[in-house]
Amino acid sequence: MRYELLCLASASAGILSHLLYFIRGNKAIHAPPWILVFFLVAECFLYTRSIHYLGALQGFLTATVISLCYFTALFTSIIIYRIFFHPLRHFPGPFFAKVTKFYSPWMARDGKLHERYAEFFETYGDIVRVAPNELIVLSTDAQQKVHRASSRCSKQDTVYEVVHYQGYKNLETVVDRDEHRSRRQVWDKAFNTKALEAYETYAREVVYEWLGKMASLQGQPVNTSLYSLLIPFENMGRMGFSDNFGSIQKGKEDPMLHYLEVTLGSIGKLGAMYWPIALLNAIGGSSDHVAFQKLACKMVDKREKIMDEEKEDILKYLIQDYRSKEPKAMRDHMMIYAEAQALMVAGTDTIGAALAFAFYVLARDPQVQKKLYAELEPLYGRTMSGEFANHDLGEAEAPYLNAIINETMRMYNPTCSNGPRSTPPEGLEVDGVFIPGKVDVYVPIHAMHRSAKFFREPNKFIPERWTTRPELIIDKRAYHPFLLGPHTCVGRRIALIVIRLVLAYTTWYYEFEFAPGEDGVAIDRDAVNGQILKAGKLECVFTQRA
Ligand code: HEM
Repeated sequence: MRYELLCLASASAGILSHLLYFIRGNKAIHAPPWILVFFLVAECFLYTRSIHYLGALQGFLTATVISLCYFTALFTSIIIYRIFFHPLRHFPGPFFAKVTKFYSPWMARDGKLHERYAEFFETYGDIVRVAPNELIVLSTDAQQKVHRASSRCSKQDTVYEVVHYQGYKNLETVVDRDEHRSRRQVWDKAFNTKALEAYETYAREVVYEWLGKMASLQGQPVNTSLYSLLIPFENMGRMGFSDNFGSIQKGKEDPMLHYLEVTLGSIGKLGAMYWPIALLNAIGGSSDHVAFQKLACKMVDKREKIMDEEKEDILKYLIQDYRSKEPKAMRDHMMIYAEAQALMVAGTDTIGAALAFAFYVLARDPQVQKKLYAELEPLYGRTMSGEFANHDLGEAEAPYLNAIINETMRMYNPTCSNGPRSTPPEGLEVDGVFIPGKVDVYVPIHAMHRSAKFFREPNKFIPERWTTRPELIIDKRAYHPFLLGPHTCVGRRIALIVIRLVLAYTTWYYEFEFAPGEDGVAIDRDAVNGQILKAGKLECVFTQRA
């Protein structure tokens, strides 16, 4: 066949493969490796065929041009379809976001994807197309319809498909509803009343380590963002694995925290573009990710060796289920490894971000500290002599403390651009607007929390909006720091226990302020959203109360 005809046939094949294959369903995981294999095979085939007639160099060039015709036609067809014919074509959004998912890593490049989403709502309205098949929605109606228990939206065909440990999913990434339900039962059991009492004791133990550290650093600048991370890390060691890392005493990041940050950061930087994650998994993962997985597995192995039923921790419940005659969920030992990784990821950085920003809002305003101290006075020693108890720090007993926590998590939510859900095949109606089926939808927490649609003066820290000034909240349903529905945060209660105790004890024993030279700008400016928000640096000086 003549050269021109071959090019034409190749281009036609490109268009046909789009219309017959790529256009149907989500091909984000399988298509890239296929395209690569196809290219190499086609190139080799054409090359061996043309080398005979044209010689090595000319044969190679001819083969390349013919195969490029295929890809140029394929991608041109995809782009034209996405702009003019895609079911989401009428939704507004940045032009390049409609054309290619490669726009997502660009949006997420500086770790400010959550802020960019909030800006998009200002520019484009309440529903914005942020990728060829993705929408972000600013609406309490969407929040309910996407996340509530009866929702037909699912995690299938989304980024969750590629997050696993050697093929084993964890509670958060499992996409099958029934599988999720049975795992959730095991996890929920790990947060029963008796277990929570034990976890509170661990949390208090960690608080005392933190108080001890502060006593040794009196008058010196303390890297408060770092310690805000070490506190939940230590807590997770005890509550998750009955282990003690000693990181607060050392005063520096444990390697585990480093691996955690790099692993999460690289996913965050991709802006939920997930075929590179699938590809990386297929070739064994990045060295940091593998190191993180190994450490988490080692912690499981260590816990299993000393399997002590008396010791309350989350692993105890997962292992118990695995060792039972008829496991509810943990049918394979690998599942425990996968869950242990989820535990480290979900339970450390989240509390870390909440604490860092809580210290920030307290340190910058002595009046807030003073008011909190006054509230704490009658609560100190109320149930336990010489101690604070979570029981006495609830919303009814300590409204101002909880208002500070709520307001901090409203403004600086740790999971600020939470995960997507795929709409059911029949589509979904949100605020009277029809969203087609099989579309990835996000209801981004940060943008919801900072929207003037739901909160008056949304960018101002006003804890009183949760107490004496309720008029500053237009729609309370928009506040969902732990999400809602079947995937609501399983660690919500322990997260609140840790945050309450840390803030109560610290404020009780110490007055704190920005360290000399600290202007309080970096914590927010340099905060990076790598799936979970990581606060920028903040240095404070802590002075023991007289
Ligand atoms: C301030 C602290 C925390 C915040 C703001 C937070 C927030 C969230 C959010 C928003 C989700 C839903 C994510 C999604 O599906 O898009 C979630 C899920 C989850 N969280 Fe948390 N979390 C916190 C602390 C914790 C802690 C301490 C643990 C562990 C003990 C934990 C374990 C989990 C797990 C395992 C899930 C998956 C639940 C499921 O899919 O059923 N979280 N969290």
